Amino acid sequence: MSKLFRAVILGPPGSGKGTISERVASCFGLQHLSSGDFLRENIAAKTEAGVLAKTYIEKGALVPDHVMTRLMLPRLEEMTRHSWLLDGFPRTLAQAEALNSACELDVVISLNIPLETLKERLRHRWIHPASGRVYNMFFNPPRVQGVDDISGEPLIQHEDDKPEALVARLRHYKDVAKPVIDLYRAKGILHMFSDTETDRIWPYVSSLLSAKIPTDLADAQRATTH
Ligand SMILES: Nc1ncnc2c1ncn2[C@H]1C[C@H](O)[C@@H](COP(=O)(O)OP(=O)(O)OP(=O)(O)O)O1
Ligand SMILES: Nc1nc2c(ncn2[C@@H]2O[C@H](COP(=O)(O)OP(=O)(O)O)[C@@H](O)[C@H]2O)c(=O)[nH]1
Repeated sequence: MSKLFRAVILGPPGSGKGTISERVASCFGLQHLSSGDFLRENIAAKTEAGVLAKTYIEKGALVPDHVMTRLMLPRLEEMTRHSWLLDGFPRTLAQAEALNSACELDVVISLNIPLETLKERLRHRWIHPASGRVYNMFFNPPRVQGVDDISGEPLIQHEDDKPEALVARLRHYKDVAKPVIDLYRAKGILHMFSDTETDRIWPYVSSLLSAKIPTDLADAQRATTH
């Protein structure tokens, strides 16, 4: 079997990681692994890590590195037959170093989006909590305002997407992410994309991945995804 392809997407909250990851999953067949979604699944299933993580997330804090790595690395080890794109992990240098010792990454995509754009997007982000589906009142609004397209259930706004919490959250992200970005830059696998619109970034991400992922692998991954 051909080598698996392993990628990470980095970027502050609201930078479009989830949106771009979904496009990568459907166009290239990579499995989208979101740390936030995985944490929510563990919380719902009341696993040991989920119960622990919940106490931090409820306070709006990051989950400690040893809890995150104990949760994420076994999940990645399970992926012996499928290429993946990791979204939300690693978030700190310690997490990046733990990931490094577990596997070799092919590509790191880093989204560099102006602060004002992030604030504007997150102010209008609405979520369907049960599925993690994300809407934006302008960019991708639900068919009926305030209601999830598929389940018909109400949408909510994250407390920490509200303007008061937002600026501190974005500043904190920047401090924690810088050494992670520097590490991947030094390894020569970092690809940085800067723009205010996902639709303008996407063609560049798509051509990067087309160049990096062998066609037979992309076809094989798509065949096992659908
Ligand atoms: N790698 C990680 N390290 C520590 N905590 C994490 C990590 N990933 C997720 N968390 C925690 C803190 C987050 O507030 C919570 C939900 O994650 P996530 O869904 O990625 O939402 P988020 O609002 O922080 O980011 P985003 O807006 O980029 O999706 O889980
Ligand atoms: N206006 C606008 N909104 C966008 C764009 N790209 C993504 N969004 C919205 O911005 C919010 C954050 O995007 P998301 O993919 O969740 O980012 P993440 O936090 O990095 O995973 C969501 O409500 C998206 O629908 C864009 O180019 N323009």
